[in-house]
Amino acid sequence: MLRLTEVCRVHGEGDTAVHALRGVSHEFAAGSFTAIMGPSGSGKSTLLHCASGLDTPTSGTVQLDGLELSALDERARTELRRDRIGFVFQAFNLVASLTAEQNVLLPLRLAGQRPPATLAAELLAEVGLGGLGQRRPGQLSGGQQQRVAIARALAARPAVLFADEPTGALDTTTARAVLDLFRATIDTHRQTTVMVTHDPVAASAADRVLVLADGRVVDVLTDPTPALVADRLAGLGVDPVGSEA
Ligand SMILES: Nc1ncnc2c1ncn2[C@@H]1O[C@H](COP(=O)(O)OP(=O)(O)OP(=O)(O)O)[C@@H](O)[C@H]1O
Repeated sequence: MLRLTEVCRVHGEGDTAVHALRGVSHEFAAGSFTAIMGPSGSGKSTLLHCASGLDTPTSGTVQLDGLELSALDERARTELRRDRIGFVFQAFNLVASLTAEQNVLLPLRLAGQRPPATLAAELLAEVGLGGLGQRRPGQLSGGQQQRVAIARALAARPAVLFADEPTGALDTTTARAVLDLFRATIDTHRQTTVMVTHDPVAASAADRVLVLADGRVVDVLTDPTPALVADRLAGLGVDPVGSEA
C-alpha cells in the first residue's frame, strides 16, 4: 500500500515560496486505480513526484508497503524506484534507435539484470503487441508506442505504476484502449496505479478520483463518471475540454 501522510512541498523560500502541496494525506490501496485531477498549478505533478520518490516532501511522509521513502538515502531511493515503481509518460519516452523488445528490457539491462530472451516477447504480447517486437518506435502508431512504454514500465513487476497524462497524446479510441490495458494489467498483476490526467473520460476509468485544488485534496470521487468528474472540475472553475493540452 502507498500511504501519504500530511505531505507538504514548498518550492523556494521567503516571499517567493510556492506551497505546491499543503498537507496531503491519502492511502492508495494495493491494486487500486486512482486518477489525480485538478486545475493547472494545483499540485498534481508535485504529488506524483513526491509519491514516487522523484522529489522529497518538505514535511510529511510517503510510505510504500511500510517503507518510508524520505528515510532512504538517494541511492536506496533510486533502487526502490527501479525495483518497485513503474512510470508511464505522455510522450512515451522510448529510445528511437532500439526495437520495441529492446526498449522493454532496457531498464532491466541498465540495472545489470539479464532477463530471459522470451520476457520481452511475453510482455509485448500481454499489451497486445505480439509479433511487433522487432519494430522501432518510428514504425509504430502512438497507441502502440504507449503500449511499449507500458510493457517497459511493467517489466520489473512494480508495486506501483505512476502515469502522467498517459493518454494526453492519443485519440479517443486509442486512449480508451490504453485505459482498458491499465485495468487489465491491474486485474492480472495488482499493481497500484496512480494516473494524473486532465481528461474526465480518462479519469472515470479509475476506481476513484482525487481532486486537488491549491495543494490540497478537496474531493475524492468514488465510482466516477465523466459527467460527475467534469461537473466537479467545473465547480473549481476548470473547463475540462479547454484544459486538455
Ligand atoms: N521547481 C519548482 N519551483 C518553483 N515552483 C514550482 C516548481 N514546480 C512546481 N512549482 C509550482 O508549484 C505549483 C504546483 O505545480 P504542479 O506542477 O505540481 O501543478 P499541476 O497541477 O501539475 O499543474 P499542470 O496541470 O499545469 O501541470 C505551481 O504553482 C507551480 O508553479
